[in-house]
Amino acid sequence: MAVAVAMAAAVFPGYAPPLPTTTFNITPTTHLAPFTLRLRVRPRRAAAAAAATTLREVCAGRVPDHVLQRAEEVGYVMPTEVQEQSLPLLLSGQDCVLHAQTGSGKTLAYLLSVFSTIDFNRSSVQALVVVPTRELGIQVTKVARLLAAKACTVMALLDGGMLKRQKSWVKAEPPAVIVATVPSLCQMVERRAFTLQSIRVLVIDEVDFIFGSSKQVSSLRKILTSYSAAASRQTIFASASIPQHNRFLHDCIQHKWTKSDVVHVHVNPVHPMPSHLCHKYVICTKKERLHVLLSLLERDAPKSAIIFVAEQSERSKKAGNPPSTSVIVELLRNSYKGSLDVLLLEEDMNFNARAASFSEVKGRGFMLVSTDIASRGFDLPQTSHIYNFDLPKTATDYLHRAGRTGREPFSRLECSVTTLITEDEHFVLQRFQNELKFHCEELHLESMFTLTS
Ligand SMILES: Nc1ncnc2c1ncn2[C@@H]1O[C@H](COP(=O)(O)OP(=O)(O)OP(=O)(O)O)[C@@H](O)[C@H]1O
Repeated sequence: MAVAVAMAAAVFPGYAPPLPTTTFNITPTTHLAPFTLRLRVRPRRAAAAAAATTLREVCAGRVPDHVLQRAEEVGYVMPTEVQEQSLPLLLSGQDCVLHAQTGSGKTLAYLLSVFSTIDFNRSSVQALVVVPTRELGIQVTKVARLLAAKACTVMALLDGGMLKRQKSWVKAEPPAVIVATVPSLCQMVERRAFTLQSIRVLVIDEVDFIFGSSKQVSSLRKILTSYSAAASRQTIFASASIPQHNRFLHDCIQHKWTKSDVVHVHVNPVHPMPSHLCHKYVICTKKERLHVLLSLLERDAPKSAIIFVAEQSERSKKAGNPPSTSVIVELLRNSYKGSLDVLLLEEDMNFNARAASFSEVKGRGFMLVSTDIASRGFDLPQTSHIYNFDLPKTATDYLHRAGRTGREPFSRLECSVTTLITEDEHFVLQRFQNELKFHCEELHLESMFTLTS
């Protein structure tokens, strides 16, 4: 190609090689049919422009200066890809579905939109962020408070919280921003602690997960359509996985969850899995798994790790078996020779124990043994290794578990995800690879034991 270009330039002075073509598949959210757009892009200029655009520039004139200052102090200086693509839309008040890889920075994108919309001098509930779990709620509240500093109040209404006390606080001094789980929020609205009529921004984080939960879906619909109206607010949905997203966008408009010009911001549509994760698997029998896990931990010496375990089945509970989570924690506490703290997190724990585990995890190097409760939204950037002690149920579950590592947007450090499977489960893992378009390399048991012995 280079030779051809040189020859053409010699024969035709002023000749410039054609620009490379980039193809965008556009799915309009209104009545137009999907179409393909081919654009010729000047790569060098585009890259230079991207490199020069700071978060401050992307948000200029829309996000209050004190919020941007706080963002910079925390270390948010350059926008991530999803922030660069979505912020111009979000900050113009557009309803958006943020659909981008795990760890890509969706939280900051929607929180900046929240802070660009609320009136810091008004004492009323103006923004609501709905999350699926208490732990994710604690995390989002923390980032929101960091950005708000003391300019407005951010309240967390989370399962297991002190709702009675919070009810009187909300009435006495309404917070500008509320971060809530669905049941707590509905309880407060139904007890008339506040109304959602005046909210100006509604964010639903991990939206596919909440819609997928039979317990929460009817309450979520009420939040979207009965307690407040799409026409009077900005609505933002976020997730790394939105299965059948065209159908979802159609439903958004049809059911009036959003306005009809909602935009789907889909970053990396072809590769939903972050590319810097290294995937491995080991085939072993169920009996060998504990031993294999221990060997892997000794061999990998993770900085911090999460070991994902399936929830205990009702049958196993009835048979009086201990849950695998406790068995693993006990094994690690007795036999693991590394210096990491071994912690447990699962649904059945009471909220105080869950809160204790979660706050301990934040500080030091840890080995967290958890069910899928930690697989959505958990942001522990020091996690270098993920172990699937049990194969996740679906490709989406695999994606979210894997996404608990490799969460530093501008770092390309390789982080690993290792899955323990039986011979029979091999085809399921293969299906996940095909669906999510990643490659998983086999680790042979013999080679592992030779290395560790
Ligand atoms: N502009 C930025 N500069 C530096 N770090 C950033 C920036 N934006 C976000 N981060 C950091 O990236 C990490 C991941 O961000 P975040 O939790 O928002 O990801 P996410 O897209 O919501 O992921 P998930 O889908 O897994 O919930 C966080 O540790 C966050 O502090």
